[in-house]
Amino acid sequence: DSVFAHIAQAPEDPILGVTVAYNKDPSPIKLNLGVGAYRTEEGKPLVLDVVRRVEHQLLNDLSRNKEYIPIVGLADFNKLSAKLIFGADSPAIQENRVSTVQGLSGTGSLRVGGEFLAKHYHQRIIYLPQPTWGNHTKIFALAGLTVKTYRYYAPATRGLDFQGLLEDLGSAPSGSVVLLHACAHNPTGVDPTLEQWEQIRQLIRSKSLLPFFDSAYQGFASGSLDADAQPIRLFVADGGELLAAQSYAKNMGLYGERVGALNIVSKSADVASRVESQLKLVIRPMYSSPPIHGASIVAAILKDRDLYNDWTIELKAMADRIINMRQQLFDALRTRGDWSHIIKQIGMFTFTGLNPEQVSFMTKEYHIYMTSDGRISMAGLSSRTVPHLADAIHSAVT
Ligand SMILES: Cc1ncc(COP(=O)(O)O)c(CN[C@@H](CCC(=O)O)C(=O)O)c1O
Repeated sequence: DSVFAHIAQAPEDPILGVTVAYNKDPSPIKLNLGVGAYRTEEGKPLVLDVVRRVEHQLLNDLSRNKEYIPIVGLADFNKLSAKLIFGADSPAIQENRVSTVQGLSGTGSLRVGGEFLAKHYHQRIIYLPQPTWGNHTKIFALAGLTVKTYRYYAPATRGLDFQGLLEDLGSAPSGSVVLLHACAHNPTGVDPTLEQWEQIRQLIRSKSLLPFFDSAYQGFASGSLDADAQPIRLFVADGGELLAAQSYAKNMGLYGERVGALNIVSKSADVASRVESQLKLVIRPMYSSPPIHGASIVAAILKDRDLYNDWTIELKAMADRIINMRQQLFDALRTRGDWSHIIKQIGMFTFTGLNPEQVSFMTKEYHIYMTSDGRISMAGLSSRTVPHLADAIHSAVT
């Protein structure tokens, strides 16, 4: 019999498995609020107009070929990606202290960062917020780091457990890596205020902790690319070191193209160039080099002022639609208890506070699909489906 006969059936992924279940449901009123992927008012995936225009140009450019790109990715993509997150006037960029490698979207960039730290950083403990994106734990554990958590979400207030966060990071072993969601925290939608970020920065620097930012939603939280990057820029401005993973899945709608970057800010240009040389040794045996197409689209948009402006307009429209869905859902639930967290939270997700039993009730009785932790992707909603969700939530909690 098979040499793999002993292999057990693996469970579906807690997030991506929701879509698998949704696809199997024949109900005409089914609603997928699971995966964090933008949908239009008509409930359809969106390819940005600026992306379509650039893609058309690229495909018509007969001088382009499909040769391997470097291990570190497209040079102009890397430069422009660092500029997008750190700002054109970033001191770290001016002083050549940023090592950037193109990654397989956010996930791949986080994994390369994790493997790099496991190989070259003295402290192999990484602190993840509690709760965090489910894949974080697996990415860093498989990279060889010891995963711990720091308090982040306060169920009682459905807001930030700031004291708990400060206590846990305050008692972390010196040098520990701290994973920070740059903006639009997944799954809670709860972000620190800029004042709280400053306190977090002071604590992290005073204990020589190493910040590792995960920026998967830049521009999606507030609608402004620069506003959403303020926390990261606060840290870079103090001259300290950090890692920052970027994803273009959501803010440029390039989900399946797998476009992202890993940036490491070091204390000197000399260190940065040695860091980049070692990043190549992590990437080469993992996937050798990243894909050319998506990164070419991003580079073409970021390097052209008009295309960049067109992108910011479409990005703000996506963020605004999500904010509008928050308001509509809040209005539909206003007379049915305190749901103010729906309009206080920010980004793609609302952390409703519904428990797994209530979630499965909503799936069974209303064909509404969401992750069992009570997270809903606001982008999956439309004005037409808000009443259906509001009714389902109301029935689930009464
Ligand atoms: C905080 C965070 N980091 C990284 C990623 C990775 O995204 P990439 O596609 O690799 O760039 C996600 C996507 N999380 C979404 C999308 C589905 C998933 O991958 O889980 C989510 O949580 O629904 C994320 O929420």
